[in-house]
Amino acid sequence: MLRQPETKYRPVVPVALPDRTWPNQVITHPPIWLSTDLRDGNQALIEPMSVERKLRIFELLVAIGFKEIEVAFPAASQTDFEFVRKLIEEERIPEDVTIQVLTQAREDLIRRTFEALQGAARAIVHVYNATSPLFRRVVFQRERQRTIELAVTAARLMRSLAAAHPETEWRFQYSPETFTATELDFARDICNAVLTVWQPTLERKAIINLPATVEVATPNIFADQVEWMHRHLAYREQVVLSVHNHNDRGSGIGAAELAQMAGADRVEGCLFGNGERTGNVDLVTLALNLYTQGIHPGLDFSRINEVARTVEECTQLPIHPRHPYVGDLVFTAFSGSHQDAIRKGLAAQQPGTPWEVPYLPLDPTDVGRTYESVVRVNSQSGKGGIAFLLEQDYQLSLPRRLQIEFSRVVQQAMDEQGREMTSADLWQLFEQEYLQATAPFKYVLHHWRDDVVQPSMMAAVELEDSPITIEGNGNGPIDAFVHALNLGVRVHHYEERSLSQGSEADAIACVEIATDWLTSPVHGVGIHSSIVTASLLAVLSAVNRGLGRLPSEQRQQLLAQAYS
Ligand SMILES: CC(=O)SCCNC(=O)CCNC(=O)[C@H](O)C(C)(C)COP(=O)(O)OP(=O)(O)OC[C@H]1O[C@@H](n2cnc3c(N)ncnc32)[C@H](O)[C@@H]1OP(=O)(O)O
Ligand SMILES: CC(C)C(=O)C(=O)O
Repeated sequence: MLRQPETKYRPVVPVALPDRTWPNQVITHPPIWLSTDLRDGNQALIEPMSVERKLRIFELLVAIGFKEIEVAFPAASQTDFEFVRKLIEEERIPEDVTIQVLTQAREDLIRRTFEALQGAARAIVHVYNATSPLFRRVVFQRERQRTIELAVTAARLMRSLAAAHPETEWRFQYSPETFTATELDFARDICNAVLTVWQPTLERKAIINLPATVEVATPNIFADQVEWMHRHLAYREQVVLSVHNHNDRGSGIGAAELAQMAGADRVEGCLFGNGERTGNVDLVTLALNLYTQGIHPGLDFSRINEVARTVEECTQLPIHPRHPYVGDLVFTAFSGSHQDAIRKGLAAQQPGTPWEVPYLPLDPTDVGRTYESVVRVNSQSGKGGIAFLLEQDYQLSLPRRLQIEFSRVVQQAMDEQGREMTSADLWQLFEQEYLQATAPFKYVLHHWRDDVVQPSMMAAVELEDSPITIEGNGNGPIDAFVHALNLGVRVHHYEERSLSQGSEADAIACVEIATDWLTSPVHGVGIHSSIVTASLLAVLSAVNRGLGRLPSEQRQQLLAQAYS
């Protein structure tokens, strides 16, 4: 990179529009949408789409709800020409959908374009020529007047070819390509000259499309340019003012949104931002940005994943996992505090009330995504995420302090393995840590008697593989059992729940115990169809885990004292 980039690059000159009004506007309704997936999107592919692929995208766009679809540059290739013919001849265009096609302002290409459209019920013919000083000088070698003549000649030809085919309901669109780099007074003059030829009416409006062919400035400058044109265009009432943003600086979305505030009625773009270079503006993001403001965009992305997979297959371009609203990871939180807040937010969210879930601007289910992917656990995660996955997939709702303890176990495993943990991995680790903590004590059977003055517990257990029988009294089975164990165990906390799925057993018991020989409390878990058995298993799980923390000598001494 240069140390002094100013020697090579010039800043964009801001528009003199001190009385600009767009900053005070609020978008209250969707624009007219024009999908150019089959034209600008297609021309930017490594391998342009075949007729079959184009047809799949066309049908997808119709199903989503697009009413204006730019389907081809028919004079560019036989595939594009044939595709337009196929749509018309096979009557594949629904009555409420209008196809649009693009042509350069060249006589042969315009004639071929009209040929492609013969027999169409409705069509928008879109003509363009670049208007910026650089293009006038370098590409066309035409000064201002001759550039206007090029556009006007094309506009006249379009008018006469359309007149020769009154069976089609024609609409015309003009784009001063490279608009963002064009002097505004010249952009106005050339658009007005074209409009004068077309003589638009309220019934048959013309479309003036202002392209950010290359995005060269911040979105506010584009908005100023659009507002300036909105104020200075002739026939404004009879014109649909359209914008066509590219994303070279990464601000295509913002620019298209500000442009609507500045007077644009229509937005051209592609699904997921396909298109030349960095892409056209992403219509899915624009639409869902509106939706999350409570405005229905008129486009249906209820099954966004299906849309994404079809687009990926047809364009052969992958969608980034962090792409707004659709990426595989956009409804996923890995980090602990995010997971915790999402879990609490989802639990607090009441049906029919405004959506208020932290970190999730959109309810994933509205676009056909599930909560499954919302929380994923890796080394950045905390207890909230772990608890969320176990609750969601195993109906395992753990007491808070057990969550904290288990999250340390998970963290340690994660540090060792260095990879993401699925809910199945977590369940396996949970089983291993708590349910398979069966040494030195292993439960065999028990007999609980509470029909006597002093209720009693007799239990058969294996201690280091040797069967022993223990007995104790207490005011409940757990109390009696810990007395029988004779290890000075105090039960700090006990919880039992029923488990409906994810396990063959139907009751889970969780205990937290403390003893004089442990420096901190320890948890245990038991699962069994009998709640009493589950609770005894939980106590043994906690005791075994606690004993596991001791040096073996101390452990042996303790057991010898208790069972000598
Ligand atoms: C910003 C955009 O996305 S605009 C759309 C761009 N899309 C495409 O270009 C995809 C389809 N294009 C094509 O297949 C081809 O370019 C064709 C078939 C249209 C034309 O091909 P060719 O006749 O070989 O011309 P080529 O593409 O090289 O275009 C250059 C010529 O067209 C002229 N030209 C370019 N754009 C325009 C225009 N909008 N109006 C009039 N003339 C134009 C140039 O001045 C140049 O003329 P010259 O040969 O006299 O110097
Ligand atoms: C033809 C025009 C609208 C275009 O694609 C562009 O300028 O990017």
